[in-house]
Amino acid sequence: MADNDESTRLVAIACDHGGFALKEALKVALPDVTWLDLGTDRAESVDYPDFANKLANAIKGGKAARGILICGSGIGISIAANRHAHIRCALVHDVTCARLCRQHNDANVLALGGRMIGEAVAKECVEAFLSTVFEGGRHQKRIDKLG
Ligand SMILES: O=C(CO)[C@H](O)[C@H](O)[C@H](O)COP(=O)(O)O
Repeated sequence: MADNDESTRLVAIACDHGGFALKEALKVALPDVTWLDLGTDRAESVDYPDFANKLANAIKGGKAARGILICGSGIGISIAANRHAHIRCALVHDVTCARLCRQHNDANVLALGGRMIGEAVAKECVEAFLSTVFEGGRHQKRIDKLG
């Protein structure tokens, strides 16, 4: 992974039961990332807002600068994360959007659908998310308008 400093290598990750298998697979597939795993730690049914909130609070508290959230589709957990003003969470299904959400949107959280994409694509998305730099300029002006 290019362009990583210590803060982008420490990544919070959380999921519901629909994202549990992919969370575990990503931790194995990306051993050079220091993972702050906030659960869930089993495949039994849980509620995605609890884990989105946990991750948002960890970022607010400075425990990690970036986060990965996974539920079945990625939809519920991204909605929950984006209710926090300090979170810009992007739900992506391909590496182009994973790159764009950093270049244009300075996303600090990536959401994935554990029932939507395979492990190889998810790994590529996470690598792009962690290694791509925000372009600033006209994009910063737009982010400032998000409030
Ligand atoms: O929020 C979601 C859908 O928009 C997530 O995919 C959840 O993981 C999903 O709703 C969980 O569904 P389940 O039937 O309770 O497993």
